[in-house]
Amino acid sequence: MNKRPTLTLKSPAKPAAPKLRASHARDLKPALQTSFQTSLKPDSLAYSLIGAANALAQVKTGTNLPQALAQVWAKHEATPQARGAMQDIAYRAMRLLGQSETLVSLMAPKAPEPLVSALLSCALALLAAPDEVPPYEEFTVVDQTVTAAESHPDTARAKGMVNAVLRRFLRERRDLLATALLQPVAKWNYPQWWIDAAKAAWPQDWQAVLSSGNQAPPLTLRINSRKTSMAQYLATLAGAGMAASQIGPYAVRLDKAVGVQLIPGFAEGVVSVQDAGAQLAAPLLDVRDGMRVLDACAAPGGKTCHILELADVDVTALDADPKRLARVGENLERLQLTADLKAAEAQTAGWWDGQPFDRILADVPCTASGIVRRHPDIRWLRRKADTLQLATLSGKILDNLWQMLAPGGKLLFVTCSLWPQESEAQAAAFAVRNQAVRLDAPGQLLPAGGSGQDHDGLFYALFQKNA
Ligand SMILES: C[S@@+](CC[C@H](N)C(=O)[O-])C[C@H]1O[C@@H](n2cnc3c(N)ncnc32)[C@H](O)[C@@H]1O
Repeated sequence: MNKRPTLTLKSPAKPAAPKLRASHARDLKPALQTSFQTSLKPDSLAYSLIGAANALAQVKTGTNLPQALAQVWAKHEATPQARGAMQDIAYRAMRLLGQSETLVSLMAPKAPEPLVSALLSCALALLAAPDEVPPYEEFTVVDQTVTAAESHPDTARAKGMVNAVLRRFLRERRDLLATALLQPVAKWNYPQWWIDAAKAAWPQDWQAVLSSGNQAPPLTLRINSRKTSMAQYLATLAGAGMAASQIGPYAVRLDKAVGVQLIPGFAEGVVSVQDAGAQLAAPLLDVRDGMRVLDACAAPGGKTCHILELADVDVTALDADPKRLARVGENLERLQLTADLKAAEAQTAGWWDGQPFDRILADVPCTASGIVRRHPDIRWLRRKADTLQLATLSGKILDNLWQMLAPGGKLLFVTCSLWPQESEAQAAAFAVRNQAVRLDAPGQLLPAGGSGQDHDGLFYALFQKNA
């Protein structure tokens, strides 16, 4: 007879004292000291490095990079030049964060404090910059990073370590990089879950998709067809000595990015800044004069304005975030266009007057995984579970908006996601739930950069309601 296994319970031994990891003290540290007064010169690289590192450290605690930079700029009353330098360093650091953090883990004796880690990541991003001409001399970067470390209460004690790590990187760069790049997170500069998700979704294209998200984005303009033509505007740019090429019916890509104040006709509403892929939305909606159109997740209003440039329509622009909605107002004003702005959630109906819409644009909230070249912080801010959470919300938004569509009307579903759960799977399930007729639309556009095509990763599905 088989003996049944028995479970013997030992009397519990006195638990050994848990081993503390080397960096345990970090949990006990007070929050980042952002209000310190620096004696660094505002035009020095050290000043820009400590500012960028501050922003980076805030991203690591969940703040998005534009907001983190804005806070740093406001606290230190940074000059426009220092703002530009901090922004450049912080964006570079985000694009190389996986590599830099892996390098630090190979060189530092213990996990550095958050601001020290961020400062090292900023410096390593400059030292390992992929540019043909490095942005700064190596010696200057090391010297200024040590000066920056010295200047801040949270990093001063680590000054010697910062110096040692950066000098070692310069001495042993080849071997250190070869070892670091064996780690996928260091090679691709995305969290592991993101790399796995890209492989699963796009088995043939995942490497190209990840690489394109690490490129600096182009500056693409949308010409306002109410005010100019493509030929006219290209001539204006040529006259201003700005090299550019047409990459879509309304899309012009500048060879060299400039601030908006230097773009001919921007202030007068002749052009707007908008990715070429995002410029497909308004033409796909097929708007005609007199229609009632709802832009359900409108801010900052790129697509709202394009719709109004194409036809004389009555647009309701809705957004859940009143602050972001204010930006729709600013953009409309610059372009001398009007829409009815409403701050409300698109999965609710309290704001609706009951009059059906002929066209609905549902550019729903999503993980934004398709626009990481513009927002390199997104990959470090998102969690794997966000995809399901956002897909659940956008499913509710789509079902609610469908009730507001007139018979024969069209609804355009858009995401800037690369994940099928938020895009194709959502579109397919929506069509079944609502017996929606699916019309021709591009579906998933993977991000592309090159001479002919240049756009973010977007998804388009177009539906029609039976008349
Ligand atoms: C992808 S962005 C829209 C971009 C915009 N269509 C454009 O082209 O400029 C998504 C927008 O949805 C808004 N949003 C998030 N949740 C929402 C909700 N429940 N209802 C309405 N808008 C929402 C966000 O504030 C954000 O502005």
